[in-house]
Amino acid sequence: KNFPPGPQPIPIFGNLLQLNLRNPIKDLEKLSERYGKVFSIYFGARPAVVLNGLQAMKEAIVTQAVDFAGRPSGLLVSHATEKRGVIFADYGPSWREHRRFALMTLRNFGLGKKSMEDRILEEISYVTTLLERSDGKSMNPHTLFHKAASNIICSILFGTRYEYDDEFLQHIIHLYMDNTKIANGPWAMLYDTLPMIRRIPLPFQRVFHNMNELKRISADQIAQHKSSRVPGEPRDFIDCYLDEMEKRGNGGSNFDERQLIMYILDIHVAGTDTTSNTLLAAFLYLMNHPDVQARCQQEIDAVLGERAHASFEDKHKMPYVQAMIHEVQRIANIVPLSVFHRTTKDTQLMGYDIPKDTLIIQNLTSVLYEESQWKFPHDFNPSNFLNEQGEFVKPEAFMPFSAGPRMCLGEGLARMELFLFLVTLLRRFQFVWPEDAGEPDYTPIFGVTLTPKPYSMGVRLRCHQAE
Ligand code: HEM
Repeated sequence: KNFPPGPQPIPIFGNLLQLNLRNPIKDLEKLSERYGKVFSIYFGARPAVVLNGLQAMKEAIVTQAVDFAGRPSGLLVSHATEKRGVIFADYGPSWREHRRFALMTLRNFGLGKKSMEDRILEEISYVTTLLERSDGKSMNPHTLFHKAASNIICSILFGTRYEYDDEFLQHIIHLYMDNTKIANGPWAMLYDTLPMIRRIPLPFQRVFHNMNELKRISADQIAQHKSSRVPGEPRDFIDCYLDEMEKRGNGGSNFDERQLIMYILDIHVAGTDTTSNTLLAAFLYLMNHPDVQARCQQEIDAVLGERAHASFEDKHKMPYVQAMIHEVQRIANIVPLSVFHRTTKDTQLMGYDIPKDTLIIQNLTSVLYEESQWKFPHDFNPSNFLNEQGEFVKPEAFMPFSAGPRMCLGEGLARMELFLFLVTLLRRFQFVWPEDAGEPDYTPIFGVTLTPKPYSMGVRLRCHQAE
């Protein structure tokens, strides 16, 4: 009663057959036009409420934050993660303490002697060296950016980066990618909708197999850290966590090794595809908007002069580059439906009643492209983030990291990575769309994260910049 309206579900499948599971974004847009900013759909027998547009989004996840801050149970992802760590952890003390710990630790100087900025710049230097070898040629940046983003996370978690052809790095990337592929595909949807098939040996069982291997790798890393650490002198995230465990003692603390194992996997999975897909989208748009690329390069050259490298603080002097990066994030819409939420109690939203434990889907796409919120909602145009005086401004509808208490906890790290990568690479190279590449295809591959289709990138060393 008084539940948000939506299309009529059918037995067993709910509304599943009415959605294009390869990419439901357009269908959700049409349903919102028909049923309003807050509407319902059914995954099998499970009801879900979809939030569309800035007003509904803010009212739910910011104003009524606690009511909407849960995570769903009984899905493939919640079973695979056992609801430990932070991403799929229930709203409660353990989630809150773990989240606070990561926010503190990921701050620039939280990880011991080597700052976050140093770790990122170190990785960028390897990417630069590889790109220099492609001078005058074209290359596919897909795996390079993925490995670089993964390596930054390895450096933060384990204190080590790996060569790009290192077997360990390739192995963990393969495991994460395989799981992401299944979690994004129809097998996960069937697992979530039809509980009776869960024990059958279908491809979704691979997720649990891969998870066991990833947990074994994390446990190994923890064991190695325990034997080489100096308490109070952390080298990385694992050391910081072990220090925190010691500080808290054994008396009922929420911090333990099983949580740490899952936390390591959480940070890796959340921090890799997101960053590398945003970089891929950035270069796709920059190559095809050479005017935007040139204007960024002008600003970067003017601010950095002869300096050896950029620092994150330079962002304050680069309003146009800032606007370009935010515009890339807006148009690339990397996490289009956020991570699913759940209501923690019976609540109300925009006049509707929503019971406790209802699945909540944040259609972030509908905010990032909302026509009433943006000067140029459907074009790639950094002016969306510039005022009349050419100063950088961030509209409220910019929420690629979501908002409210569950908002992305890696935002600071992601923004630092994107800024340092883009500034360093645009300073050193010009990127050109190869003549034989045809028209660019901006339509991404749908998943929990949107991935730009593979493309080729022309690389030219710029000669007039400081060595
Ligand atoms: C461009 C890069 C990124 C984007 C667009 C992004 C976006 C998001 C979004 C939309 C959510 C869901 C928020 C919600 O449920 O309301 C999220 C959650 C999360 N992100 Fe990110 N993210 C990015 C990078 C990162 C990085 C680098 C890390 C690594 C530390 C990270 C760690 C997390 C974690 C741990 C959560 C779960 C937070 C919670 O449940 O409390 N993310 N992210």
